Amino acid sequence: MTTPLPPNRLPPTPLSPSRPLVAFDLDGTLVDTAPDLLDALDLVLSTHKIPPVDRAAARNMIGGGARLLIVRGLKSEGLVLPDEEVAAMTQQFIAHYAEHIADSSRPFPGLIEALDRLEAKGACLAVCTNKLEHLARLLLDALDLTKRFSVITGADTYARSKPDPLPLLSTISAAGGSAAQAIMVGDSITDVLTARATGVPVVAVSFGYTETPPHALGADVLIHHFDELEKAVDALLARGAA
Ligand SMILES: O=C(O)COP(=O)(O)O
Ligand SMILES: [Mg+2]
Repeated sequence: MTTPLPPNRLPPTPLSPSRPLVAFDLDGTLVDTAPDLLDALDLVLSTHKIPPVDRAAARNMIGGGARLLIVRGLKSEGLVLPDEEVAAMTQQFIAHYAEHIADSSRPFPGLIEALDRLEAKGACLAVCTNKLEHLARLLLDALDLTKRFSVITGADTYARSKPDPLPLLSTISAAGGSAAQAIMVGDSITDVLTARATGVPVVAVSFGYTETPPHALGADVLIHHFDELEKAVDALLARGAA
């Protein structure tokens, strides 16, 4: 059974067979969002009289969406709270975070130039994140990045979120692309598993948020700066075409 695409994304115009699609994760990949996300986490924890989590450790808890960030933050304090309480905390988190979406969040160095180079070679760009879609759009709007991406999908856009293949497959299809000509770029094991489940090659960035060391994520290529992205994309497309 296929999940219907939201009406504003139909019908996709197929990309020409030679036009690749690069789908990016958002938090820890396109944008360094940790300061604003962790401020929101600290606020929610402090409301419950729980001390803030260590920033360096908490950075690596990002990537599974707001609820999971809170669950991981609580766990690091040795706490497991009932679902209803976590749900209320998640709502408080989202409300605060939406108000502070880009207070300190900034694109990682070299991103804009890397997107320019991919666009210049005819690539279609998309975002496939585990952020809620409206928060992803709010952030990309605030950083003037929305226009760069043909499709932006979040944790709640489809019935399931990453690492299920559905959001990436649907993102590719909504952009009119094909898995054979698509590449995922991400920072966490969630992104690598998503790409593997979807059958697309994956580039990992080493500057994002991950509990697994970046070199151990199992990505096809690991990059340390966006200056290296174009070469990585070229190599993976050439490998696919061989
Ligand atoms: O944890 C999140 O907010 C989502 O993160 P992602 O953009 O890395 O999928
Ligand atoms: Mg990420």
